[in-house]
Parts: sequence; structure tokens; C-alpha cells
Amino acid sequence: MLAGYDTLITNIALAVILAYSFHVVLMAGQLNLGQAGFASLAAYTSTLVVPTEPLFGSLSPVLVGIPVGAAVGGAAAFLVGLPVLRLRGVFLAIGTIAFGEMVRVFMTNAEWTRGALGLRVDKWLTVDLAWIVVAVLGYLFWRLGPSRTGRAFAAVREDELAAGSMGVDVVRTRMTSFVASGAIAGVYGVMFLYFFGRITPATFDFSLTLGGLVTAVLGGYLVFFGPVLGAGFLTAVPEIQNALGVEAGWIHPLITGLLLLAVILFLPGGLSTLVARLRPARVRPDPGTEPDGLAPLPEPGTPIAELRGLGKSYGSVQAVRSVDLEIRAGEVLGVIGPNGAGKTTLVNMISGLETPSAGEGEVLGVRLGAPSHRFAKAGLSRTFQHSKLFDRLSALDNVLVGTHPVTRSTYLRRLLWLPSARRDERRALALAWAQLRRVGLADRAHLRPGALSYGDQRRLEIARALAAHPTLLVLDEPAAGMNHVEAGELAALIKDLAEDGIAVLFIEHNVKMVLDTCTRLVVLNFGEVIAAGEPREVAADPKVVEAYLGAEDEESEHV
Ligand SMILES: Nc1ncnc2c1ncn2[C@@H]1O[C@H](COP(=O)(O)OP(=O)(O)OP(=O)(O)O)[C@@H](O)[C@H]1O
Repeated sequence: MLAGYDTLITNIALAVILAYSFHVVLMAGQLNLGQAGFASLAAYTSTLVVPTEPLFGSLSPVLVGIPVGAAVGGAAAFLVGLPVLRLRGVFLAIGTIAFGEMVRVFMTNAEWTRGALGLRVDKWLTVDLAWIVVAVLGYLFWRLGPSRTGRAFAAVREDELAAGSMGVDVVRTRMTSFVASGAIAGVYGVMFLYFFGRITPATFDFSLTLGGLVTAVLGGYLVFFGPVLGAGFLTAVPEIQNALGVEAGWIHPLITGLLLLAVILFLPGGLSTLVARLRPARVRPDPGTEPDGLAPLPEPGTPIAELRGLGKSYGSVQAVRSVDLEIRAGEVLGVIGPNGAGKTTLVNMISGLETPSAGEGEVLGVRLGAPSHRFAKAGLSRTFQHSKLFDRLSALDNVLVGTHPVTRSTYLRRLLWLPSARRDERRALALAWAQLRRVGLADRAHLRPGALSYGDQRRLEIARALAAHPTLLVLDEPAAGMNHVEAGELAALIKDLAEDGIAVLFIEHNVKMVLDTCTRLVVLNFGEVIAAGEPREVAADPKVVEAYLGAEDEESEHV
């Protein structure tokens, strides 16, 4: 019955495959626009290396070409990614467009490609095979979404800095999505070749890239079936136009453009989120088990961090100078000081977000200057002065990202439905739920951060940090914006955590809370430690009163 529509249906499948090569990078927040180049390289390579007749008499050339295309596209993406992934956002887009154009110019001028005349092969692609490839890709993306790798992609997309601090290797995650995108574009290129039987350099021009991007954005990249919706929708427009007998060629681009605008303005997650919204919001339930297999924390009092002569300058501004500091397991160490004293810069160096300009040190066995995910893996978790929650993830998913350093990758095992992947996911869920309960947010697990009160957002960030089972928890002004009651509850939580053996390093302007909770206090002024020791003694130090507490008197009366 569908025989007359073979070409149309195969075209839709090809559009879906191309859109998936955008979907995978958009999932990780990367604007790669070099797909035309990867597809071109893969298709032209196939004309050179894939036999023209079925291999062993039965294996269709397209079946040989698909893995060749994936390998060529993936390898090219890796090589291109090494330099261009230093770029971000629009600069990454420009760099990858330039690559696509370079490939096109090369293919036009090379002799073996026969330039603009192009190359011909037999048409081996069938509609069934095209949709089998779509089904395989759909399956891969369906299983990716709720896996640990899928969460890492989402975390990098939402906030690279926070993702790194949660133990996600941002460079690796960006490269993984880039290589996957190249591999899928390569598969597309080869399938295109064996469907139309002819390619020219102009086949893989910038309009192909734009078409794929529009399809992926329109369909949406937050849900795995976005590319199918996008491709179906965009193909339906000219078909309806034909059925109505409207000839005008401008209608398709106009409707596509308007739709794209509407999606960007009113439905940033694409059409698929509209479908997803029809389902009631639900989160994966608490498995009800206690999180197991967590490494014991070091004995209280064991040194876990040592900094010597630490300094950081930004041009002529010396933010931190000659700081010597030791942190011991199980202590609550408060860092106070006037605005601009260098507190955030200090904890940024301790957690790998800044590289020191002077001095050295180790935190949990990791030398300062290493990337933030290494500190997170070693047992350091942190929150930020201005919350860095993942806005498009539910509260539960935010906390699940926090489990990254203490969980194993589940994606490949999820593809094979191995029970061990299920066990690991249940363990991550148990860890996340336990922290949501601990901070009193279990009943709001399904909400996105934007729907939570300010105090709840700060608590959620603490839950996310605790999900990594940290040895050292760094809190940057956790009580900022909290009322008396909330600040009191937070102080009680910090004391509880210390009793559990977690070392807490926290920056706070709420002096009452600092004096109530800290076992040791460090005061910074102009980047230098001006006092350190027992909190009440330090608070009474005339130097501290002059530099900070005098100025804070009014504020502390309010806290
Ligand atoms: N990325 C940067 N580039 C340039 N200067 C910076 C940078 N980060 C911090 N500084 C400067 O370093 C100094 C210390 O800033 P920092 O944020 O560490 O202070 P702070 O004690 O945390 O202040 P606050 O209590 O206001 O958060 C300030 O003078 C600040 O302007």
C-alpha cells in the first residue's frame, strides 16, 4: 500500500538520521555545524573502499558502507574536535561551518571526485533498511536519556562549570557528543549515497546543515523521539501543499521559518516536549533501599588538604596572597572576610575552578591546578555563591547528577538490559532520594529549580553536593537570602554532617551562624589570612573586629 511512497518515507528516515547527528550535540549543549563535512567525507570514502557488488554474494554494499561511514565520520570528528572544541557557542558553530566548507571546496577540486560532476553508485538502500537504522538510533537515544552518561550530557548542556564540579569530565563529554555526531552524520552520508546513487560536493553544502539543524531544533532535543517528530512534521508540509495543489515554492521555507521562530520563542524544548507535557509529571520513585557500597570517610582529624603559600592574581588585582591552610576530616571550617577579600577565589582554587598563580597544595590527594572533576572524584563537593542548578532538570535529576563521582557508567549495560545496570541505577536513585529527604525536599522532587523558593534552591544545591558522598563539602555563602528559620535549619544540617564525619568548609557572612557551627574560623582580608583558630577567640581579635566584624555589626544583628 505504501509502495508509491517509498521515496518519501525513505527521505523522512534520512532526515531523521541527519537530525539525530544534531540531536546528540544539542543534548550536550554544543553547536556543531560541521555535519555536512563529516557526511561528505564518509560518502566519498565509501565510493573508494566499499565494493560495488554485494560482499560474499549477499552483504549489500550499503551494509558495508554504514560502519565505514560511522568510522570515517567519527574519526574525522575526533580530529576536528581536538582543535575546535576549545571554542564554544557561536565560535564553535563558525569553526565547524568552516570545516564543512573546507571539505566541500576540497571535494570540488580533487580529481578523483570528478568535481561538480560527482560520483555514481548503484542504489542499494531500501526503505526497510533506512527505517531499521532509524529504529537503532532511536533505541540508542532512548536508553541514553536516563543513563549516567545521558545525565552527564544534560549537565554539561545546562552548566559546564557546575557539571565539572559534580565530577563530570566536561572535555570528554563534549568530545563524546561531537564524535557521536560525526559518526551519525557519516552514516547519513553513506545512506544518502546509496539511496540517490549520486553525490556531488554540492550535495553536502550548508543548506543540508541548516535543514538538519532546523529538524533537530523543531523536534526538540530534550526527548529522544524529537528528530522523528521534526522530520515528520517538516516533510508533511510540502506533502499537504501538494495535496492542496498549491505550487508556490516559497511556502515551505516560510512555514519552516515561522515554525522555527515559534518553537524558539514559545517551546524552547521543541515539539517533543509538547508531547512529553501530555504525560503527568512524574519522577522515578524512591527504591526505598539505603545507599550501599560507599567508601568510609577518613578518621576525624586526619589532614585532607594542605595549602602552602597559595596566591592568585588577576592582572594587577591580587585576590589571594600567601595563604597557608590545613583542612582536617570532620571539622567545620568557616571562612569570613569583607567583600572582595578573596574567599570565593580561595575555594575556587581548592575545588579546581581556578589555577593558583603562586604556591602549591593538595586536596584529597589531588594537586591544585587539576580540573574540577578530579577533585570531585576524590571526594570534594561544592555549592556556589549564586546557585548553579540545572534549570531544565527536575530536582531529583539535579541530585542524580550529583551521584556521578560515586557511580559507574550504565549506558552500555543499559543497552543490553543487564541487571547490573538496573542495580546501579537503583543505587544512584537511593543515594539521590536519601539526600532529598535529608534536606526536606522529597515532596518537591518532581519540580524544576525555577519552581522552588530561593531557600529550597539552596537546599537542593546542598543535596546535589551531598549525593556524591563527599569527604569535604565546600559551601559558598549557603545561607545568603535565607530567613532566620531556614538559616537555623541549615546550621543544624551542617552540624549533623560534621557528626557524620564530613568536613565542611564554608564561606558565610551570617556571623551568628558561623559562630554557632564552626569548629575553626579563618578570616581573610585583602587576600591574606589575618586570623585563624577557635571561632570566638578569632571573632574577638581586634584586627578582625576592625577589618570585618565592626563593619558587619549591623548585618549580624539581623541574622
Ligand atoms: N575572574 C576574575 N577576574 C578579575 N578579578 C577577579 C576575578 N574573580 C575575582 N576577582 C577579584 O578578586 C578579588 C577577590 O574576589 P572574591 O570574589 O574572591 O572575593 P570574596 O571574598 O569572595 O567577595 P564576596 O564576599 O563579595 O563574594 C576581588 O577584588 C574581585 O574583584
